Amino acid sequence: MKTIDTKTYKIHFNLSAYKHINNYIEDSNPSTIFILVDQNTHELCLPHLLAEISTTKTIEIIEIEAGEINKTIETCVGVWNVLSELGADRKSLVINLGGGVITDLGGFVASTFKRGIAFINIPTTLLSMVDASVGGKTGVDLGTLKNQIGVINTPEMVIIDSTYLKTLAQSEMRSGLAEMLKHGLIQDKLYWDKFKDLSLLDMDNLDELIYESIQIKKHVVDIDPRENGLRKTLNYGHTIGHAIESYYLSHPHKKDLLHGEAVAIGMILASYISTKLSGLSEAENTEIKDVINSIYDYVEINESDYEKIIELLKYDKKNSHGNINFVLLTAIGDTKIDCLVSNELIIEALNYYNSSY
Ligand SMILES: O=C(O)C(=O)C[C@@H](O)[C@H](O)[C@H](O)COP(=O)(O)O
Repeated sequence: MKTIDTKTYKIHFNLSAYKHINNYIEDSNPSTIFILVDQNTHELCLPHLLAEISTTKTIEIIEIEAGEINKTIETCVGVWNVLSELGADRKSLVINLGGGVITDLGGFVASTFKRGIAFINIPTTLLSMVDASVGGKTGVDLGTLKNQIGVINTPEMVIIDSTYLKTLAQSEMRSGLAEMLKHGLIQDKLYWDKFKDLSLLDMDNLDELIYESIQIKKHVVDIDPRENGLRKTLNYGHTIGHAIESYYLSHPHKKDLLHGEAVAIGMILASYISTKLSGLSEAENTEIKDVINSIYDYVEINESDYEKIIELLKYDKKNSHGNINFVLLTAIGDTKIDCLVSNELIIEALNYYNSSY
């Protein structure tokens, strides 16, 4: 039985983890349990969870629409209203059962309802397991601008049960993989090396890879929970990645781009920029580009879109005093934060990405 102890809560792994929820419910005696789902996790994941939870307490199910486009304050208002109508009080418990949208939004809803009620995250996507559900970032998008509204607040516990991944689309698995690659790139070359040849990757070992990925994230967040320094490195590839993701969210006729797919492009761009500004070697840059390109489909970014994507960088949450602060690599496994990058170099990097296939 595996558990990771963060400074403020525990992350329990696999089927035996549910006993911790059951113990928690017995000890904390919540007035009502609310399980937040979307239509997918309602159908595919909730039956599994309900079979594992043993309680005589009332359980209410709240369903929201799936998809990043619904990670908005309007959806929160809907959930707050349902909580209120169903008589939720400060002793209620919210269990977030879903991907990053559910754990981000559900964590935010719980953290702000009546100034904060308890929540537990049960991530059902790879991305949410290795990244979104861990670390306490909760929140929603402002229109299509990523995660502009939110609070950092930790769950009571996180349950990682890879059984949920059996129903997950390959594109969603790839999306989560991007954050695992990122963890290797920013902290742990040996972990990155495991992904260098995907044909050698043992998917039977996925639980271990997830565990190691969460260990890396936990290590960073424990040192810098409020993102004053080291935690910024978890945003590697996200500065332009978020801008690209926002741009595609606001242009739904373009390709449907998942968060990890946008971050994968962002990591290629940031690595290229790292060769110019922070000493990443050409060889490591090529390695990063080749590994990422071997996993993700090429997404054409038109030259006519460059300016609008660059414009979106001004909403990045790492910005300060009018500066856009990039995270760059000095080598695989080592980073430099708060790097200023000219628009010309960003355009050069976008051209590099477009010609890299
Ligand atoms: O936990 C963090 O810190 C991260 O930056 C992890 C990111 O991978 C994650 O996508 C996060 O939700 C983005 O955070 P944001 O603060 O840039 O919105």
